[in-house]
Amino acid sequence: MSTVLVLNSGSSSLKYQLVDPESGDAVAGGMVDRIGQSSGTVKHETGGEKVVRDLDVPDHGEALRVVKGMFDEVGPKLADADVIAVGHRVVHGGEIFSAPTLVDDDVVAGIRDLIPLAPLHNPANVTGIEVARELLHVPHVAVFDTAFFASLPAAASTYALDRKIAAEHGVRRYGFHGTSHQFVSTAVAAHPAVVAKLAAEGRGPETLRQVVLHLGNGASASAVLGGRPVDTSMGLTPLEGLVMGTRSGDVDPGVVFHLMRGGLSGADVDTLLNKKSGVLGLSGVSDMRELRGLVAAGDADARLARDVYLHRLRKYVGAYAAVLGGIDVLTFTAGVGENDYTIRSGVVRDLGFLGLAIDPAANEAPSGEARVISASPLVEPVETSPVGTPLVMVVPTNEELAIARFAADLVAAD
Ligand SMILES: Nc1ncnc2c1ncn2[C@@H]1O[C@H](COP(=O)(O)OP(=O)(O)O)[C@@H](O)[C@H]1O
Ligand SMILES: CC(=O)OP(=O)(O)O
Ligand SMILES: [Mg+2]
Repeated sequence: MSTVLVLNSGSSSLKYQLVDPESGDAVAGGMVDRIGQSSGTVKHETGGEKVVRDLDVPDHGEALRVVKGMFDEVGPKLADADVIAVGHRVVHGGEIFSAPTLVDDDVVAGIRDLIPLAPLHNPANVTGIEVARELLHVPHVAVFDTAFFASLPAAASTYALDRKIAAEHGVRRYGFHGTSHQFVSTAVAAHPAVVAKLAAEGRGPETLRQVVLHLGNGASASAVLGGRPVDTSMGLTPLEGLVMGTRSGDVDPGVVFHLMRGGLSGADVDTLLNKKSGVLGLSGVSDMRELRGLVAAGDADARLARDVYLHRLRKYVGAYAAVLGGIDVLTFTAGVGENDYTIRSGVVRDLGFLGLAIDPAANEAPSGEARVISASPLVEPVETSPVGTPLVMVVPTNEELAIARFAADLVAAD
């Protein structure tokens, strides 16, 4: 069995998984948390065994050494795991990288050059790649969050700014979570219920209109037509669009200048919008499970946070229905999308005019599988409904598996 080690370096965490790209099984995995803070932890899991340790991890280089140590000590030993490649999640590929790329010194330099576009994410990605190349002498592959959206139509990727200044500074909509949006929209298109729907309507897969909602700590929406992205909610950076755990999503750009005139520095506003806003800013908690608890306990701030979160989501679904000329499948994925049925029903409520409706029993049944949760057609037969009868689905994302497969394919083709 060959494996790929997948590394996902966040601003203060390092998630990793050792994946068999053929079967899709995760052989081992874990996370180093609170990197650069005084009380870090490492969690390592393999074959049902879970080891958790507290330790100080000053930077991402040290985090990788800790991970290598966990494999050596707890297993499986990387030397015995037939690791054919290391796959790195890289958040920003700018306009240079639009596909998974075999890493060499020039590629590392290219990712470093993009730091001004992704100051929160790319520095950790560069360190992760540099240290991993020292520790593991196998091909390294960079898989970019932006790659799937590199082909967005110009009308969707262009901000209405002075063209020269925008071009000079690389200002455009790049889009993020692309590996997830691609993985999930591909799985949706292959799902038997979707294949049957298109067949019943006498349509080809190139006409399939999907909206995918990736709702994790970071959250983004995409509109996908026939497998190609036509719009997405994140922009130049992963700050635009939906309300997130700690990020504001869309705000009037005038807010930035207003706050700066009021005495906040540029760095203060950056921190405010990225780290102190969103669900956290409104309610005091960023985790959706905690928010749900507060709402149930009658907390008014939490209730408003939830209303703002859902309102924004409904707006994006409506906007993307307009972009696509209707919706065939609305899909929920990532931590919140896969697990929180109250968020799913909250989004779909009031979207009956698009033909969207949820079956409560299907929605509330716990499952880790890709599944349909929509109610039976509101209008029958399907042909008489002006926008068809869309499906609502839950599809677990698996960015690690997607990255492992990209890396294995690239190594095999080399
Ligand atoms: N059972 C659950 N019910 C509600 N929310 C959940 C559940 N499990 C995870 N979440 C939420 O998912 C979010 C994290 O999603 P995830 O996709 O893991 O994020 P990321 O990859 O961006 O760190 C958190 O807000 C967490 O509260
Ligand atoms: C790009 C991005 O927002 O990633 P994450 O959701 O992992 O923070
Ligand atoms: Mg994620």
